[in-house]
Amino acid sequence: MESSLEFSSSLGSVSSLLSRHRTFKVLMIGDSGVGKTCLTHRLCAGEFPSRVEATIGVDFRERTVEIDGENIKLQLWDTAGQERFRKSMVPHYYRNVHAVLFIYDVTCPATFTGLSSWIEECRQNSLGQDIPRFLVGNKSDLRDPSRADLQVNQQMAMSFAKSHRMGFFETSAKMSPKKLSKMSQQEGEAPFQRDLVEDIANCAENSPISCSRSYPRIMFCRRALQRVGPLARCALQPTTTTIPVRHMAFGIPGGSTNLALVVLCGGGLTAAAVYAYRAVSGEESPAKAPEAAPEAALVAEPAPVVEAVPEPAPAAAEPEPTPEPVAEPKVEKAIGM
Ligand SMILES: Nc1nc2c(ncn2[C@@H]2O[C@H](COP(=O)(O)OP(=O)(O)OP(=O)(O)O)[C@@H](O)[C@H]2O)c(=O)[nH]1
Repeated sequence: MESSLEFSSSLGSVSSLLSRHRTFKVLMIGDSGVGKTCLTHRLCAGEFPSRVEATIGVDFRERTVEIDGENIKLQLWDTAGQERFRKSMVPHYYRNVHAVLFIYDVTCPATFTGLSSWIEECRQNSLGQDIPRFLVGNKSDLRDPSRADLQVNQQMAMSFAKSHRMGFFETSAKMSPKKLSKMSQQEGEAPFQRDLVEDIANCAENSPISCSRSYPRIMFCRRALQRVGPLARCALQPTTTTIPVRHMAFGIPGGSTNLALVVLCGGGLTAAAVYAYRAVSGEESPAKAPEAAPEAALVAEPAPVVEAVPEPAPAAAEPEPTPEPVAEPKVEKAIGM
Protein backbone atom coordinates (compact mmCIF):
# COMPACT_ATOMS: atom_id res chain seq x y z
CA MET A 1 0.00 0.00 0.00
CA GLU A 2 1.15 3.44 -0.75
CA SER A 3 2.36 5.46 2.16
CA SER A 4 -0.14 7.83 3.69
CA LEU A 5 2.59 10.20 4.53
CA GLU A 6 2.44 12.40 1.58
CA PHE A 7 4.81 14.89 0.24
CA SER A 8 4.02 18.32 1.36
CA SER A 9 5.25 20.17 -1.59
CA SER A 10 4.07 19.42 -4.97
CA LEU A 11 6.26 20.93 -7.54
CA GLY A 12 8.81 20.01 -9.87
CA SER A 13 11.90 22.10 -9.45
CA VAL A 14 14.97 20.53 -7.96
CA SER A 15 14.80 22.76 -4.94
CA SER A 16 11.21 21.86 -4.26
CA LEU A 17 12.07 18.20 -4.61
CA LEU A 18 14.74 18.60 -2.02
CA SER A 19 12.46 20.38 0.37
CA ARG A 20 9.68 17.83 0.30
CA HIS A 21 8.65 16.50 3.67
CA ARG A 22 6.40 13.67 4.51
CA THR A 23 3.48 14.65 6.67
CA PHE A 24 2.41 13.09 9.90
CA LYS A 25 -1.04 13.95 11.21
CA VAL A 26 -1.49 14.35 14.95
CA LEU A 27 -4.99 14.94 16.21
CA MET A 28 -5.61 16.88 19.43
CA ILE A 29 -8.98 16.40 21.03
CA GLY A 30 -10.51 17.33 24.37
CA ASP A 31 -13.09 19.59 25.96
CA SER A 32 -13.23 23.25 25.14
CA GLY A 33 -10.79 25.34 27.15
CA VAL A 34 -8.35 22.60 28.11
CA GLY A 35 -5.60 24.33 26.13
CA LYS A 36 -5.31 22.50 22.81
CA THR A 37 -4.66 25.70 20.91
CA CYS A 38 -2.09 26.89 23.44
CA LEU A 39 -0.27 23.56 23.40
CA THR A 40 0.02 23.50 19.64
CA HIS A 41 1.10 27.12 19.66
CA ARG A 42 3.74 26.41 22.28
CA LEU A 43 5.04 23.52 20.24
CA CYS A 44 5.09 25.29 16.90
CA ALA A 45 5.86 28.88 17.82
CA GLY A 46 7.82 28.30 21.02
CA GLU A 47 5.65 30.54 23.16
CA PHE A 48 2.37 30.81 24.98
CA PRO A 49 -0.10 32.76 22.86
CA SER A 50 -1.07 36.14 24.26
CA ARG A 51 -4.64 35.74 23.12
CA VAL A 52 -6.72 32.78 22.04
CA GLU A 53 -10.23 32.31 20.81
CA ALA A 54 -12.37 29.22 20.68
CA THR A 55 -11.37 27.08 17.74
CA ILE A 56 -13.92 26.77 14.98
CA GLY A 57 -13.69 23.56 13.00
CA VAL A 58 -9.97 23.01 13.08
CA ASP A 59 -6.72 24.95 13.00
CA PHE A 60 -3.51 23.53 11.63
CA ARG A 61 -0.05 24.13 12.90
CA GLU A 62 3.10 22.46 11.73
CA ARG A 63 6.47 21.57 13.05
CA THR A 64 9.25 19.81 11.25
CA VAL A 65 11.38 17.29 13.07
CA GLU A 66 14.26 15.26 11.78
CA ILE A 67 13.96 11.51 12.20
CA ASP A 68 16.64 9.17 10.98
CA GLY A 69 18.00 11.92 8.78
CA GLU A 70 14.68 12.68 7.21
CA ASN A 71 12.63 15.76 7.90
CA ILE A 72 9.14 14.80 8.91
CA LYS A 73 6.40 17.35 9.11
CA LEU A 74 4.17 17.07 12.14
CA GLN A 75 0.82 18.47 11.22
CA LEU A 76 -1.07 19.22 14.40
CA TRP A 77 -4.81 19.29 14.10
CA ASP A 78 -6.09 21.62 16.80
CA THR A 79 -9.75 20.67 16.83
CA ALA A 80 -12.70 22.55 18.24
CA GLY A 81 -13.74 21.45 21.70
CA GLN A 82 -17.18 22.99 21.45
CA GLU A 83 -19.72 20.69 19.90
CA ARG A 84 -21.35 23.44 17.86
CA PHE A 85 -18.01 24.18 16.17
CA ARG A 86 -17.23 20.56 15.34
CA LYS A 87 -20.31 18.94 13.92
CA SER A 88 -19.71 18.17 10.25
CA MET A 89 -15.93 18.30 10.65
CA VAL A 90 -15.61 15.24 12.85
CA PRO A 91 -15.13 12.60 10.14
CA HIS A 92 -12.31 14.69 8.67
CA TYR A 93 -10.53 14.80 11.97
CA TYR A 94 -10.16 11.07 12.09
CA ARG A 95 -9.37 10.34 8.49
CA ASN A 96 -5.82 9.04 8.08
CA VAL A 97 -4.73 10.15 11.51
CA HIS A 98 -1.35 8.94 12.75
CA ALA A 99 -1.62 9.70 16.46
CA VAL A 100 -4.19 11.13 18.84
CA LEU A 101 -3.60 13.27 21.90
CA PHE A 102 -6.41 13.38 24.44
CA ILE A 103 -6.09 16.64 26.34
CA TYR A 104 -7.67 17.51 29.69
CA ASP A 105 -7.21 20.31 32.20
CA VAL A 106 -5.63 19.08 35.44
CA THR A 107 -7.52 21.76 37.37
CA CYS A 108 -10.89 20.82 35.93
CA PRO A 109 -11.99 17.26 36.77
CA ALA A 110 -14.97 17.59 34.44
CA THR A 111 -12.59 17.66 31.48
CA PHE A 112 -11.07 14.43 32.73
CA THR A 113 -14.39 12.65 33.16
CA GLY A 114 -15.33 14.04 29.75
CA LEU A 115 -12.57 11.95 28.19
CA SER A 116 -14.88 8.99 27.90
CA SER A 117 -16.94 10.83 25.31
CA TRP A 118 -13.81 11.56 23.29
CA ILE A 119 -12.84 7.92 23.42
CA GLU A 120 -16.32 7.04 22.30
CA GLU A 121 -16.03 9.48 19.41
CA CYS A 122 -12.82 7.74 18.36
CA ARG A 123 -14.60 4.43 18.48
CA GLN A 124 -17.49 5.72 16.42
CA ASN A 125 -15.06 6.99 13.84
CA SER A 126 -13.31 3.64 13.66
CA LEU A 127 -9.99 4.80 14.99
CA GLY A 128 -7.77 1.76 14.79
CA GLN A 129 -6.36 0.27 17.95
CA ASP A 130 -2.91 0.53 16.48
CA ILE A 131 -3.00 4.31 16.26
CA PRO A 132 -0.84 5.65 19.10
CA ARG A 133 -2.84 7.52 21.74
CA PHE A 134 -1.57 9.79 24.47
CA LEU A 135 -3.24 11.32 27.48
CA VAL A 136 -2.04 14.84 28.22
CA GLY A 137 -2.99 16.73 31.40
CA ASN A 138 -2.47 20.41 30.67
CA LYS A 139 -2.20 23.50 32.93
CA SER A 140 0.01 21.85 35.51
CA ASP A 141 1.29 25.35 36.34
CA LEU A 142 -2.06 25.90 38.07
CA ARG A 143 -1.73 22.89 40.35
CA ASP A 144 -2.25 23.89 43.94
CA PRO A 145 -1.28 21.26 46.53
CA SER A 146 -3.68 22.78 49.05
CA ARG A 147 -6.58 22.17 46.70
CA ALA A 148 -5.71 18.70 45.53
CA ASP A 149 -9.28 17.52 45.97
CA LEU A 150 -10.39 19.93 43.25
CA GLN A 151 -7.82 18.75 40.75
CA VAL A 152 -7.29 15.64 38.70
CA ASN A 153 -5.24 13.14 40.63
CA GLN A 154 -2.14 12.09 38.73
CA GLN A 155 -2.28 8.47 39.82
CA MET A 156 -5.85 8.26 38.67
CA ALA A 157 -4.93 9.77 35.33
CA MET A 158 -2.05 7.36 34.98
CA SER A 159 -4.31 4.37 35.66
CA PHE A 160 -6.79 5.70 33.17
CA ALA A 161 -4.08 6.03 30.55
CA LYS A 162 -2.84 2.56 31.22
CA SER A 163 -6.25 1.00 31.02
CA HIS A 164 -6.81 2.70 27.67
CA ARG A 165 -3.34 1.90 26.39
CA MET A 166 -2.20 5.46 26.24
CA GLY A 167 1.02 7.16 27.10
CA PHE A 168 0.49 9.69 29.89
CA PHE A 169 2.05 13.10 30.36
CA GLU A 170 1.30 16.15 32.40
CA THR A 171 2.34 19.48 31.07
CA SER A 172 1.76 23.21 30.89
CA ALA A 173 1.52 25.20 27.73
CA LYS A 174 1.95 28.35 29.77
CA MET A 175 4.98 27.74 31.87
CA SER A 176 8.20 28.57 30.16
CA PRO A 177 10.99 26.03 30.23
CA LYS A 178 13.05 28.58 32.14
CA LYS A 179 10.45 28.86 34.87
CA LEU A 180 10.02 25.15 35.10
CA SER A 181 13.71 24.83 35.50
CA LYS A 182 13.65 27.33 38.36
CA MET A 183 10.76 25.56 40.00
CA SER A 184 12.54 22.27 39.86
CA GLN A 185 15.42 23.75 41.79
CA GLN A 186 13.34 25.66 44.31
CA GLU A 187 10.27 23.59 44.95
CA GLY A 188 11.00 20.13 43.70
CA GLU A 189 7.90 20.26 41.57
CA ALA A 190 9.42 19.23 38.29
CA PRO A 191 11.41 16.33 39.78
CA PHE A 192 8.17 14.97 41.14
CA GLN A 193 6.71 15.06 37.71
CA ARG A 194 9.84 13.64 36.22
CA ASP A 195 9.67 10.76 38.66
CA LEU A 196 6.16 10.18 37.62
CA VAL A 197 7.19 9.89 34.01
CA GLU A 198 9.95 7.53 34.95
CA ASP A 199 7.50 5.51 36.98
CA ILE A 200 5.49 5.00 33.86
CA ALA A 201 8.55 3.86 32.01
CA ASN A 202 9.55 1.52 34.82
CA CYS A 203 6.12 0.20 35.31
CA ALA A 204 5.73 -0.53 31.65
CA GLU A 205 9.11 -2.14 31.48
CA ASN A 206 8.28 -4.50 34.32
CA SER A 207 4.83 -5.23 33.18
CA PRO A 208 4.41 -4.24 29.57
CA ILE A 209 1.03 -3.04 28.58
CA SER A 210 -0.30 -5.62 26.19
CA CYS A 211 -0.73 -3.34 23.27
CA SER A 212 -0.74 -4.50 19.76
CA ARG A 213 2.47 -4.56 17.81
CA SER A 214 5.64 -2.86 18.60
CA TYR A 215 4.94 0.80 19.07
CA PRO A 216 4.28 0.44 22.79
CA ARG A 217 7.93 -0.41 23.13
CA ILE A 218 8.76 2.93 21.68
CA MET A 219 6.30 4.67 23.90
CA PHE A 220 6.98 3.08 27.20
CA CYS A 221 10.32 1.41 27.60
CA ARG A 222 13.11 3.39 29.07
CA ARG A 223 15.61 2.15 26.53
CA ALA A 224 13.33 3.05 23.71
CA LEU A 225 12.74 6.44 25.21
CA GLN A 226 16.43 6.97 25.33
CA ARG A 227 16.52 6.13 21.70
CA VAL A 228 13.80 8.63 21.01
CA GLY A 229 15.57 11.19 23.16
CA PRO A 230 17.84 12.76 20.60
CA LEU A 231 14.93 13.07 18.24
CA ALA A 232 12.87 14.71 20.90
CA ARG A 233 15.75 16.97 21.73
CA CYS A 234 15.82 17.92 18.11
CA ALA A 235 12.14 18.70 18.25
CA LEU A 236 12.82 20.85 21.26
CA GLN A 237 15.46 23.01 19.74
CA PRO A 238 14.67 26.56 20.78
CA THR A 239 12.38 28.12 18.27
CA THR A 240 13.25 31.57 19.47
CA THR A 241 16.38 32.80 21.09
CA THR A 242 14.49 33.68 24.24
CA ILE A 243 13.41 30.13 24.95
CA PRO A 244 16.27 28.00 26.12
CA VAL A 245 14.90 24.54 25.58
CA ARG A 246 17.62 22.11 26.37
CA HIS A 247 16.37 19.72 28.96
CA MET A 248 15.03 16.26 28.57
CA ALA A 249 13.02 13.95 30.71
CA PHE A 250 12.75 10.20 30.82
CA GLY A 251 16.23 9.61 32.12
CA ILE A 252 17.74 10.84 28.91
CA PRO A 253 21.09 12.48 29.42
CA GLY A 254 20.71 16.19 29.79
CA GLY A 255 18.49 16.37 32.82
CA SER A 256 14.85 17.16 33.02
CA THR A 257 13.08 20.39 33.47
CA ASN A 258 11.21 21.39 30.42
CA LEU A 259 8.01 19.58 31.12
CA ALA A 260 6.00 22.10 29.20
CA LEU A 261 7.40 20.90 25.93
CA VAL A 262 9.15 17.71 26.77
CA VAL A 263 6.15 15.84 27.96
CA LEU A 264 4.16 16.84 24.97
CA CYS A 265 6.46 16.65 22.03
CA GLY A 266 9.38 14.81 23.53
CA GLY A 267 7.30 12.09 25.02
CA GLY A 268 4.19 12.12 22.99
CA LEU A 269 4.56 13.55 19.58
CA THR A 270 8.03 12.36 18.89
CA ALA A 271 7.41 8.83 20.03
CA ALA A 272 4.31 8.74 17.94
CA ALA A 273 6.11 10.31 15.04
CA VAL A 274 8.90 7.80 15.20
CA TYR A 275 6.45 4.99 15.27
CA ALA A 276 4.45 6.32 12.38
CA TYR A 277 7.56 7.05 10.40
CA ARG A 278 8.80 3.54 10.87
CA ALA A 279 5.40 2.12 10.10
CA VAL A 280 5.20 3.76 6.73
CA SER A 281 8.85 3.13 6.06
CA GLY A 282 8.26 -0.55 6.43
CA GLU A 283 10.27 -1.13 9.59
CA GLU A 284 7.09 -1.57 11.60
CA SER A 285 4.63 -3.01 9.19
CA PRO A 286 1.12 -1.90 10.00
CA ALA A 287 -0.97 -4.88 10.92
CA LYS A 288 -3.90 -5.51 13.06
CA ALA A 289 -3.51 -6.27 16.72
CA PRO A 290 -2.87 -9.91 17.41
CA GLU A 291 -4.72 -9.70 20.69
CA ALA A 292 -7.50 -7.25 20.33
CA ALA A 293 -8.79 -5.56 23.44
CA PRO A 294 -12.45 -6.18 24.22
CA GLU A 295 -13.37 -2.80 22.88
CA ALA A 296 -11.18 -3.34 19.87
CA ALA A 297 -13.55 -5.99 18.70
CA LEU A 298 -16.12 -3.30 18.17
CA VAL A 299 -13.80 -1.18 16.13
CA ALA A 300 -13.36 -1.48 12.44
CA GLU A 301 -10.11 -2.73 11.05
CA PRO A 302 -7.45 -0.13 11.67
CA ALA A 303 -6.62 1.83 8.59
CA PRO A 304 -3.17 3.03 9.38
CA VAL A 305 -2.72 4.93 6.29
CA VAL A 306 -4.44 5.57 3.08
CA GLU A 307 -3.52 8.94 1.87
CA ALA A 308 -2.37 12.06 3.51
CA VAL A 309 -4.54 14.72 4.73
CA PRO A 310 -3.67 18.25 4.64
CA GLU A 311 -6.86 19.58 3.19
CA PRO A 312 -10.07 18.46 4.76
CA ALA A 313 -13.16 19.18 2.78
CA PRO A 314 -16.62 18.27 3.92
CA ALA A 315 -17.98 15.30 2.04
CA ALA A 316 -20.30 16.07 -0.80
CA ALA A 317 -23.04 14.19 0.95
CA GLU A 318 -22.91 16.52 3.88
CA PRO A 319 -25.03 19.50 3.13
CA GLU A 320 -24.29 21.26 6.37
CA PRO A 321 -22.92 24.68 5.53
CA THR A 322 -21.21 25.45 8.82
CA PRO A 323 -18.46 25.41 9.75
CA GLU A 324 -17.02 26.54 6.47
CA PRO A 325 -15.04 23.92 4.56
CA VAL A 326 -11.42 24.17 5.40
CA ALA A 327 -10.29 24.39 1.86
CA GLU A 328 -7.15 26.20 2.67
CA PRO A 329 -6.10 25.22 6.13
CA LYS A 330 -4.59 27.91 8.22
CA VAL A 331 -1.13 26.66 8.93
CA GLU A 332 1.14 28.33 11.34
CA LYS A 333 4.53 27.30 10.13
CA ALA A 334 7.06 26.25 12.63
CA ILE A 335 9.95 28.51 13.07
CA GLY A 336 12.99 26.90 11.59
CA MET A 337 14.56 23.84 13.09
N1 LIG B 1 -2.56 28.66 33.25
C1 LIG B 1 -2.67 28.07 32.06
N2 LIG B 1 -3.63 28.44 31.23
C2 LIG B 1 -3.72 27.83 30.04
C3 LIG B 1 -2.83 26.80 29.65
N3 LIG B 1 -3.17 26.36 28.43
C4 LIG B 1 -4.22 27.10 28.06
N4 LIG B 1 -4.57 28.00 29.02
C5 LIG B 1 -5.68 28.95 28.99
O1 LIG B 1 -6.87 28.21 28.82
C6 LIG B 1 -7.78 28.90 28.00
C7 LIG B 1 -8.25 28.04 26.86
O2 LIG B 1 -7.12 27.70 26.04
P1 LIG B 1 -7.30 27.20 24.53
O3 LIG B 1 -5.97 26.79 24.06
O4 LIG B 1 -8.07 28.17 23.72
O5 LIG B 1 -8.24 25.93 24.77
P2 LIG B 1 -8.82 24.94 23.65
O6 LIG B 1 -8.80 23.57 24.23
O7 LIG B 1 -8.10 25.13 22.37
O8 LIG B 1 -10.32 25.44 23.49
P3 LIG B 1 -11.31 25.25 22.23
O9 LIG B 1 -10.68 25.90 21.05
O10 LIG B 1 -12.62 25.89 22.62
O11 LIG B 1 -11.49 23.76 22.04
C8 LIG B 1 -7.07 30.19 27.55
O12 LIG B 1 -7.52 31.25 28.35
C9 LIG B 1 -5.61 29.90 27.80
O13 LIG B 1 -4.90 31.07 28.11
C10 LIG B 1 -1.79 26.41 30.60
O14 LIG B 1 -0.97 25.51 30.37
N5 LIG B 1 -1.78 27.08 31.78
